[in-house]
Amino acid sequence: MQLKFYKYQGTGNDFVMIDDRENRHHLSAQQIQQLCNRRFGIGADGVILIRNHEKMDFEMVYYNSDGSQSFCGNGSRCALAFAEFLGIYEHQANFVAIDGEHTGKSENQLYYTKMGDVSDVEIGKDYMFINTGSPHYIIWKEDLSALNIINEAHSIRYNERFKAKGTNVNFVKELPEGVQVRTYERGVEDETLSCGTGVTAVTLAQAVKHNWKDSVLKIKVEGGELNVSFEREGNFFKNIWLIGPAEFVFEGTINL
Ligand SMILES: N[C@@H](CCC[C@H](N)C(=O)O)C(=O)O
Repeated sequence: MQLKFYKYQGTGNDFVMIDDRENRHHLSAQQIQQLCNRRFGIGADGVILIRNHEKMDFEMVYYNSDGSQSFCGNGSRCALAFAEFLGIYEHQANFVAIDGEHTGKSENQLYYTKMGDVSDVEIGKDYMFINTGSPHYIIWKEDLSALNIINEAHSIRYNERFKAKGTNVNFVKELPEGVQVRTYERGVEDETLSCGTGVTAVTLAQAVKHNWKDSVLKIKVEGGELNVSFEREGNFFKNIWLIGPAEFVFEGTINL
C-alpha cells in the first residue's frame, strides 16, 4: 500500500501525520513501528491519524512509536497545525482524543491545547506522580546535564509498580525564570526532545510544591520552549493550557 504522510514536530517531539478523514487506514503495531523507524522508515516518536468526527471538528488517534496508545500533548498541538493546514478549522477547534474532549486554538503561530482537568496528585517523599492524559513520574535534580537519563528512568519505568503498563519519567531542574525538563517516554522507550503531557504534569507539580494558585510556567525542554498555564482550586486544576510551536517538516509517500 502507498501511504501519503506529512511530518510535523513540536519542540522536537516528532510525528508522522496521516489524513484519515475517510477512516481507511487501520495500521497494525508493526506498521506503526515501521513508519517511526529512523533507519528503515520515516522516523518519528509517534504516528497521528486525523479522522472525521460526528460532533467535533476532528478526532486525533495517537500511537507511540512502539504501536501503543495514549494521549500526546505535543502531538495534539501538531494535530491542530495539520488540521488547520487541511482546512478543517480556523482559529479554534474542538477535537476528541483517547482521554476525552479538548479545545485547541492557533494564535500567532503558536498552538494551544486545553488539557483535561486534574484532581489527583500523588505526593511521594522525593517524587510526584500525575496523570495529564498520560502518566508522569516527576523527580527534581540539581543538574540535568550530567544525568544518565536512560539508567535512571529505567529504574522507575521497569520497577514492580510500573513494569506492566509503564510510565513516563520527567527530571526537573528549577531555574530562576522557570524550569528545565528532560523526559523519558514510555512507548518510545527513550528520551524525547520534549513531552507536552510531561511538562503539564511538571507545572502542576511545581504548583503543589510552591503552593501556587494560578500561573504560567516557562519550560525549557531539549527541543525548545513550552508554556503551561492553569487555575487551581485546592487540589483541583482546571483551565490547563499547553502552549508552543508546531511545524510542518516534510511530506511524502511510503510503501507499507
Ligand atoms: N510525547 C507525548 C506523550 C506521548 C504518550 C506517552 N509516551 C505515553 O505513552 O504515556 C506528549 O507530548 O505528551
